[in-house]
Amino acid sequence: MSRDTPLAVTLGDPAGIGPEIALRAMIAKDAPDAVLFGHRVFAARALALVAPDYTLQIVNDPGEAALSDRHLRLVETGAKMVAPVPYGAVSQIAGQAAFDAIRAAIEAAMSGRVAGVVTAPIHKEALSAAGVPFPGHTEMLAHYAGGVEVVMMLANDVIRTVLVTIHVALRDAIKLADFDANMRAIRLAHEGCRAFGIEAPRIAVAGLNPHAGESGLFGREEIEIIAPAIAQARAEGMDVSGPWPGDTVFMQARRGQFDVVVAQYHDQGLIPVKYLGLEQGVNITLGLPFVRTSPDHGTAFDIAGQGVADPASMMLALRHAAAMAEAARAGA
Ligand SMILES: NC(=O)c1ccc[n+]([C@@H]2O[C@H](COP(=O)([O-])OP(=O)(O)OC[C@H]3O[C@@H](n4cnc5c(N)ncnc54)[C@H](O)[C@@H]3O)[C@@H](O)[C@H]2O)c1
Ligand SMILES: N[C@H](C(=O)O)[C@H](O)COP(=O)(O)O
Repeated sequence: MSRDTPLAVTLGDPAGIGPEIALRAMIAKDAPDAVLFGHRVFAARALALVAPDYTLQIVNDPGEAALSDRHLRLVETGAKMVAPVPYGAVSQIAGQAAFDAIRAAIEAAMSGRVAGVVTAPIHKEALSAAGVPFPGHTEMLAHYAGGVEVVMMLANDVIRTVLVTIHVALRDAIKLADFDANMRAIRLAHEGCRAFGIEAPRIAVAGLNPHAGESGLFGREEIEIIAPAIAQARAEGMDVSGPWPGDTVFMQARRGQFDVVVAQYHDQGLIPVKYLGLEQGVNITLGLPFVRTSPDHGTAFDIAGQGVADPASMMLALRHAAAMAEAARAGA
């Protein structure tokens, strides 16, 4: 892959804010070179909304040069004809269009035709309505990248968190946060932080129960599952501590005590990151054979199509992807 290989940006769910923030991020000053993947109709609708002075340039090969600095290259995905998709509503067509773009971008990344994939938000109910058997990007990416082990990291300038379990019912998360899942999250958090230039990452592992179980008074997962995983990781040479109470571990990380917090379930890890401001966070999939980032927010159906969505997190996702792709090239 050469220095000039562009990133792929997927349009996201066309009923949401994905297309408009994707385009805004791509045309922002000093934006990394990127090619859009998605349906022509939805790309054109977003262009008319946020960048009417730009023209779509349909390309077969993402490496094709843009005709001018007012052309946005689009790799067309999905069926030629689609029914209209209103903003702000779950639809099977929107879910299918979102899926088609992601699938094509993954293929392009796997064959080295793009330097990485930056995904605009999708709606999980729409994906499901389209019969897509994955709850989110992360699971889809892991599958089409060959069944590799991945974890979700969310990061801003203040804290990083890696999740042991993601898109499952809380009841199931408690069962799924087992020894192996903790080991996977700790190992990939370690490798991911090292790839970001942190030589010996200080990893904190959050407990599952209130006050990390209070020595078994409020649950035994810390004693029977999490502490043994921490001991194993330490034996493998990683700087890992815990289980820390989930209600204070992010405050400690914010003070600089840890480089990354491993959280047992989705909201334990994502509330602290998103609370600091959606515009500051980036979602990064660790463990893939290529770079993938995304904004830290969803489809925002309540404001879609109004042209008011903040593209800041999408812009950060693009910049992070470019920096990670460059670091991977330099280290290769
Ligand atoms: N990267 C992704 O694909 C991704 C990430 C998170 C959520 N989702 C999905 O998105 C859908 C909607 O999720 P939700 O409603 O829980 O969260 P959401 O992030 O879409 O919206 C939460 C609130 O934040 C606001 N908001 C979000 N992004 C904004 C932006 N860029 N500018 C201004 N305001 C913004 C919304 O208007 C809303 O009030 C769900 O299906 C969810 O699973 C997808
Ligand atoms: N859990 C993520 C969040 O709340 O920001 C979001 O659902 C996106 O997940 P994927 O990247 O797997 O689609």
